[in-house]
Amino acid sequence: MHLKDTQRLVLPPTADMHVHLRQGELMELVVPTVTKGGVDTVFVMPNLVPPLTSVQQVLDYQTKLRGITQNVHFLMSLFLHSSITPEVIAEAAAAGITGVKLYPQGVTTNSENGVSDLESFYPTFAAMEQHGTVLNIHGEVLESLAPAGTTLEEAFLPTLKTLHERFPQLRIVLEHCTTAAAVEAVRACGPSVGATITAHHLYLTEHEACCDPFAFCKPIPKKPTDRDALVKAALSGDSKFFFGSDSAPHPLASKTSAAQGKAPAGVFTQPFATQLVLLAVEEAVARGVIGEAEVTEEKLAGFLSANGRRFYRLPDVSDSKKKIVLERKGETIPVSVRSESGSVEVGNSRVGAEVFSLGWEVEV
Ligand SMILES: O=C1C[C@@H](C(=O)O)NC(=O)N1
Repeated sequence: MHLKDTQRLVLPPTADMHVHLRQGELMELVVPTVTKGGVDTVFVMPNLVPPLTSVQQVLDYQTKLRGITQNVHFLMSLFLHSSITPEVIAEAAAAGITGVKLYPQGVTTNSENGVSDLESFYPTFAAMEQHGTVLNIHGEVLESLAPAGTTLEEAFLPTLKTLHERFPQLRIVLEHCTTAAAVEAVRACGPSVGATITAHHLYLTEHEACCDPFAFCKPIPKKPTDRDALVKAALSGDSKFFFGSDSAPHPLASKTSAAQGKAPAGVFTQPFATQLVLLAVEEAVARGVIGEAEVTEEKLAGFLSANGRRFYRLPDVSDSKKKIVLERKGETIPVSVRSESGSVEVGNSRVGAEVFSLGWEVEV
């Protein structure tokens, strides 16, 4: 497909398998942006304040999200914590909770209550394997634990292998993978292991992430060769790789007023989630990373929609009448998204970039 010259594209709704929808006013602002980015299904992260460590907390949060929109399917997760026993996993599975998110302690936003001793959770992982609960992993080690010259993600990959070998039927998602090594590690595992790839890791590198607070996130974007390996994995047709934006809104003021290097980690891409993936693919073609012929509607729909749904055992929507329509109308990404009262504002990624305009269509 000549994506660059394509004026109109019709795709199945995107499934975004890694989102941060936050709480309070920020949640009210962000949730309506999900469908603007072409998404009808999300996997919701539990790193709230306090983290979601009980089934009731997760269900109450889901009720709040559903109160804001009925047009999005919210898949929910628990925050892995010492209180998540095998009994809680049984309760969570019965309540329809999809996954449990493992944050190594201290690696990212609101992860102070995360995991420091992985083996102590083995009985919990065994219960998850039995109940079909997904383990979602933030795959990084603490800076102090990474050998010199190794990225925090690469230093985590042996742990992924160990967990997979020990629990071969446990479905594991290596979230927001950022390196060529992570892509290879996921490929080397059996079909129970998959990985999400964000939109922003398809276009950012360490060069931007070091110095622009709006490009600063965890895991930190890496080298151009890593970025290009992610684009290739996303467009490879391999169903292990699927879209998870890790869209992570923070109040604009916290990004701009913080001292350099101290801004909270997170890139906000939700309102342009699908559009930003398409833009990154178009740019990768222009760089010669992938050929025009490798970009097909089937592969785009696989990465953006079908692969994630298959991994999470959701219905196949490729023949559904609900579609997203992308058209080139000269739309550009605005500086921010703001609440009506102006009290909450979140800065967009790639301000000023020209993107497809997105609408929803029920095709007959
Ligand atoms: O893992 C994460 C968490 C997220 C957040 O802000 O919650 N921001 C990030 O950049 N990475």
